[in-house]
Amino acid sequence: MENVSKIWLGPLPADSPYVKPFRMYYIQNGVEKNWDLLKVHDSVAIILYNSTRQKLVLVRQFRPAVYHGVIASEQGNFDNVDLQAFPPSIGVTLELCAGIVDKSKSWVEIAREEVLEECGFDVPVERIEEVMVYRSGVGASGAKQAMYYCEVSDADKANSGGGVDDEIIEVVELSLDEAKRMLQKGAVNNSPPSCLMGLLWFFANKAPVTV
Ligand SMILES: O=c1ccn([C@@H]2O[C@H](COP(=O)(O)OP(=O)(O)O[C@H]3O[C@H](CO)[C@@H](O)[C@H](O)[C@H]3O)[C@@H](O)[C@H]2O)c(=O)[nH]1
Repeated sequence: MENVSKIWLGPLPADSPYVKPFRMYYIQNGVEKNWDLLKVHDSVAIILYNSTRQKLVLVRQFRPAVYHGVIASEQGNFDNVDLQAFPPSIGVTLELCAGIVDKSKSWVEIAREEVLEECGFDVPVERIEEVMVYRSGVGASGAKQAMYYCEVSDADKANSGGGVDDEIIEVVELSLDEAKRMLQKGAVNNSPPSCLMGLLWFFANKAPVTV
C-alpha cells in the first residue's frame, strides 16, 4: 500500500470530477463578505461490526490529503519532500468503510455497494440502518455525509474486499479493545472525526455488554 515512490503537486485542472473551488459573496449585517469554498461530493460511511468474530471492520488506505496535511503541519510547506524523512506510511489512515455519492442510486444502496466493494460483505439494504446525517468540512466544503450501521457475520463474506479499479484498500479487523484505545484521552491517530464518532456511537449503542 505504501509503495509510493514519487510525489509532486500541480495546479487543479478546471474539469476535476472531485473538487471544484470557487468564491461565494454575501452581505451579512450590511457588510459584504466572501468565503472561499470547495464543492466536493457528498458521501456515505458505514460502521461495520462482524458479530461472528466480535470485530469492527475498518479500512486502511493511503490518503494523499492526509500525507500533504502532515507534512504541511511539520515543515510548513510541501517543497522538496524527503520521502525518507516523511515516508508515505504517515499518510495511511484507518477509517470507516465509505464512499462518495456520485451516482443516481439511493444513498443506502451506495452504502451497500461500498460494504461489498471495500470490505467484501454482501448484505441487503434492509440490514443497513441509518445512524445520522451531518456536514463535514464546515469551513471549506459543507459536504453532507450519512452514517450507517450494519452488523455482518462471516456468512455474509462474498469476497476479500479491497476496492474496485485501481483502489488499494486494506480491510482491517479491530477488536473492541483496540477500537477503544483509538478513543482514549490523548490518543493521536490519522482517523477522520467521522470514524471516531462512529466508533463512539457503536460503543454507546451497539457494543455487546460484557460482564
Ligand atoms: O482526487 C481524487 C478523489 C477521488 N478519487 C477516486 O475516487 C474514489 C473515491 O473514493 P470513495 O471510496 O468513493 O470515497 P472516499 O475516498 O472513501 O471518501 C469518503 O469518505 C471519507 C471518510 O468518511 C470522507 O472523509 C470523504 O469526505 C468521503 O468522500 C477514490 O478511491 C479514488 O479512486 C480520485 O481518483 N481522485
